[in-house]
Amino acid sequence: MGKRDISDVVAADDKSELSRKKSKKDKSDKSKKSAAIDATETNGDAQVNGKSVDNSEDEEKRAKAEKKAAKKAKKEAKEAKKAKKTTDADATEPSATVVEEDEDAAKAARKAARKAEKKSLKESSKTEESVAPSSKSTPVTIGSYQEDAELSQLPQAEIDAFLTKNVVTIDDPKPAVRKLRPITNFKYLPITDKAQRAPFASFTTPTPIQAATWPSLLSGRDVIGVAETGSGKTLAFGVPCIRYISSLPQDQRGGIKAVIVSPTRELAVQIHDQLVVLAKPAGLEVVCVYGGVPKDPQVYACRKASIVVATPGRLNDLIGDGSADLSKAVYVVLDEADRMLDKGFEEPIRQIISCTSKKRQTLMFTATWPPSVRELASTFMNSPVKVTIGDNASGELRANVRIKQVVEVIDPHAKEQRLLQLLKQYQSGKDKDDRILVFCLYKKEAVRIEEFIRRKGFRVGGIHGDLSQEKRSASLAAFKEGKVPLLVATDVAARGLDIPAVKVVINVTFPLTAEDYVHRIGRTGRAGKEGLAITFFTDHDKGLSGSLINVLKAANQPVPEELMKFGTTVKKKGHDAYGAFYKDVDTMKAATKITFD
Ligand SMILES: Nc1ncnc2c1ncn2[C@@H]1O[C@H](COP(=O)(O)OP(=O)(O)OP(=O)(O)O)[C@@H](O)[C@H]1O
Repeated sequence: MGKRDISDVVAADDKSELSRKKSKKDKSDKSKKSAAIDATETNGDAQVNGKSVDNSEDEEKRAKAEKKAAKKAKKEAKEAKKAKKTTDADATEPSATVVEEDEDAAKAARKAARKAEKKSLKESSKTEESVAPSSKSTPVTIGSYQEDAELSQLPQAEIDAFLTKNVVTIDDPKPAVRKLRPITNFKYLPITDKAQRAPFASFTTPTPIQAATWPSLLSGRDVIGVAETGSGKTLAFGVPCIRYISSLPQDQRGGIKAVIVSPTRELAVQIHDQLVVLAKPAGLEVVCVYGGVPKDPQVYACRKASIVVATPGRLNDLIGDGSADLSKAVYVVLDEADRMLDKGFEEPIRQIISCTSKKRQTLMFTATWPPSVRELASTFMNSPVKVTIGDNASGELRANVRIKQVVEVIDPHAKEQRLLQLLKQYQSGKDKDDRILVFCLYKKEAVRIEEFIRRKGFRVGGIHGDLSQEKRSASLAAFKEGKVPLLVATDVAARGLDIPAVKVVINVTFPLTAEDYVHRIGRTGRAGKEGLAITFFTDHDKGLSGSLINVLKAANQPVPEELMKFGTTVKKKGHDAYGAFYKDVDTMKAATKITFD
């Protein structure tokens, strides 16, 4: 019988596997019970090993050995009794020698029984080691990561329940002899320093993507992490990053050890800010490198930094002029990985990765993992462990299911009036400060919509590529702080941005791909909260109706009749409204039209 461990459950991405396990467990329970009955019936002294071993073969072996020991003891006692009887018949008075012989025989019988029992225990514990432990295990060590002893002692059922409840799939091309358990509680993290643990104080438990990726990351493996928008992927790659660098001896800490690449400046800043909270208590410096601002402060900061968070363009600039040396970078993360591997970014990413250490650990995190980028990803990685959260093992496109998605099929000319109605509905009276994020497809369209909204008396800001970085940052800050409750954006704000309490996302124009749609609406409903996304869909967008319908169906959202009329097939199609601006888009691919930095 093979090991029964996390890998079994992880591989169990279908119900039949789970039901097989259940019947295996039932059988084992039955066998345990019968072993106990056998042992008690044969010899009252014979005990079933108190350890709970969820393995029927084991139980059978043990019960057999116990039976054999009890039989042997009984036989020896019988012989001793017989010997006593013979002696009694020979002498009317029991001599001291006879009593002694009788006692010796009984003693021998007891000794034999004990010996046999010990042997059986030894055998069963040996089997327990080689056959996977189900209720208790010894901690596993891989590289410098040692699983927490308390985590190893958790009943397997608890681990199984976590993996099943959160629909965790771990696909490991190099499975270990005994799989590492997900880090289901912050206390199981191998971080002893109080200050370094402090950032977790505001959270109850690690999110599923954190729990499931940390063991592989802490043991040095390459990882692809796919989990819905707003599910805590930043800390998933951030915590092992800080842990790795801070555990290095002082004399090996010099230079840039980790590089995190992001598609937009705003996202790079956000990742930087989150990492600083983790890095500061560990005495590590993090620098943020992105375009549209002066280089010099970044060049200076790179000299002292252990971690660089960057957009590809500016990072390649700094590598080119010798300001950023990545030769010692062994921890490389592509956040929004599918976007980073997409056409616009592929070459700059290739250049960056080629400058990092050959011994690097490469990580890719994303909420959408289209087939078009998977092959390319594998060229940068070494036998990556793929962790997927959600009913999405094959990496199909999935929106966060806590977001209510409403699609309104409308006439393109009716968009502005409908937008106005929605703003009045969701941002009036006591709700006047609620945050609403409005997405447009093109910069000029964003400017027009922003002006339209402002004219109608709303407090509104804008963010798109035609604005200076200073203005982009100011708009985002005002929106985040709640000073300006409405933000009109292009897809520059679609990915990664973690803005607290965005109540509604309104898509005035549908994006170029269904992936972008999933990311856009993912700005609401974050960190376990509910959200609402309202999308205008017109005849011009009909090429994407099939992909959108799939996303709606997968998240159990209603599909309007009018949308069905546009067709359900996922196909390449031109964009009627934008003509030459619109490329033929394979709807399974991430956007190639919009480049951010
Ligand atoms: N363990 C946790 N418990 C509760 N909240 C958490 C936890 N870890 C992170 N968060 C919070 O969840 C929010 C979303 O996290 P994050 O921005 O990392 O999501 P993401 O998965 O990267 O999203 P996206 O796919 O949109 O980039 C953040 O506000 C973060 O502080």
